[in-house]
Amino acid sequence: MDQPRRLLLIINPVSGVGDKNDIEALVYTHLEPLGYEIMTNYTCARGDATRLAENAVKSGYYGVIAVGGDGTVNETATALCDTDTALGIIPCGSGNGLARHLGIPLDPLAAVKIIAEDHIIKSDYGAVNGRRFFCTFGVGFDAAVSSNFARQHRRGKFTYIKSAILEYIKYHPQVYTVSANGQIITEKAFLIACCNASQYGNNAYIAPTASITDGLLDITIVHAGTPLDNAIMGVDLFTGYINSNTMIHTFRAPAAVIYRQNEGPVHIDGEPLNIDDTMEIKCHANSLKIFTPTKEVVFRPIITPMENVMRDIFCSFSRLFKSR
Ligand SMILES: Nc1ncnc2c1ncn2[C@@H]1O[C@H](COP(=O)(O)OP(=O)(O)OP(=O)(O)O)[C@@H](O)[C@H]1O
Repeated sequence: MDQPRRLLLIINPVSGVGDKNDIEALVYTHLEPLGYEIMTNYTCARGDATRLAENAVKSGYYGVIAVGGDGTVNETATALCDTDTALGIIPCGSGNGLARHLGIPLDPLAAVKIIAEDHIIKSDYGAVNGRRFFCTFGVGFDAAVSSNFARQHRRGKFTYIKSAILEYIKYHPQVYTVSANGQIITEKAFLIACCNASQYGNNAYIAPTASITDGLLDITIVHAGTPLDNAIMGVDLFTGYINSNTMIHTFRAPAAVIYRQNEGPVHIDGEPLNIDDTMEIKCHANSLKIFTPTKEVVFRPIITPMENVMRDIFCSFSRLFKSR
């Protein structure tokens, strides 16, 4: 007789600001009748999701579902690369960049239904000095914001806004050299983002047309500019027009090296850390199985961001009414 397909549910209780109490029940109610055998684990500390997902791979699990934000997704997916075990996402974080890119709804029930559809793609992932990223990796201002965010007591999108303002006031751009596609660029940059997916999270589209299945990373260099330049860029970031901003240089590459004068802060999928002055970046094509919606998201400036903001508002209201 066939063994039932097994799914591991990994819940990060501290991600985002929403309550995750009903998620376990939702998953059991909607996926057990489809023949899945489900196990649940809650993370207790950083790194737990990787360890739990590694054990699931060794035990031949069909899928591992990450309940959390991009940090939890990163830790889980890190263990699933180049294996047959697929990643499911129930977005419950502060930014949810990868889930938003893939069109996975923020409503937990709708996200569970996506997993139930069993539509799986093989996506690319990036690596910097051997550390994997699935959404974005960056140096400069975005790294400073993620480091500030990690020091805050509260999570959620409003804390990201607060961290961005606090870091902007004291931020000094640095000189970087980028080597990619046989070209070398040296300049003082506000930030450099290497993107597998299109956004940082919260509908901030740093690489609006990025694809996670093209075997390439979208590299966005934001030149250092005046506060007015940065304000215009902020608008373009949220409306999907950043590629036409004159303060941006963007290109696609399968690999790149970024050099800076000293070791220092970076972020990997929004999680801050310190790494070397030399950053070797590579795209690994078709290496991670992910449960995704059957219909692919095609990005349209203004329209896609507006649709997503409307969905966020609707989702926040429905959560508010459910919690009453
Ligand atoms: N029980 C726990 N206590 C403290 N930290 C934890 C625990 N479980 C996981 N973590 C860590 O929590 C961090 C934040 O998780 P996550 O990134 O999923 O949420 P978020 O930062 O709110 O969302 P996003 O990354 O989408 O902005 C991760 O670095 C993860 O390792």
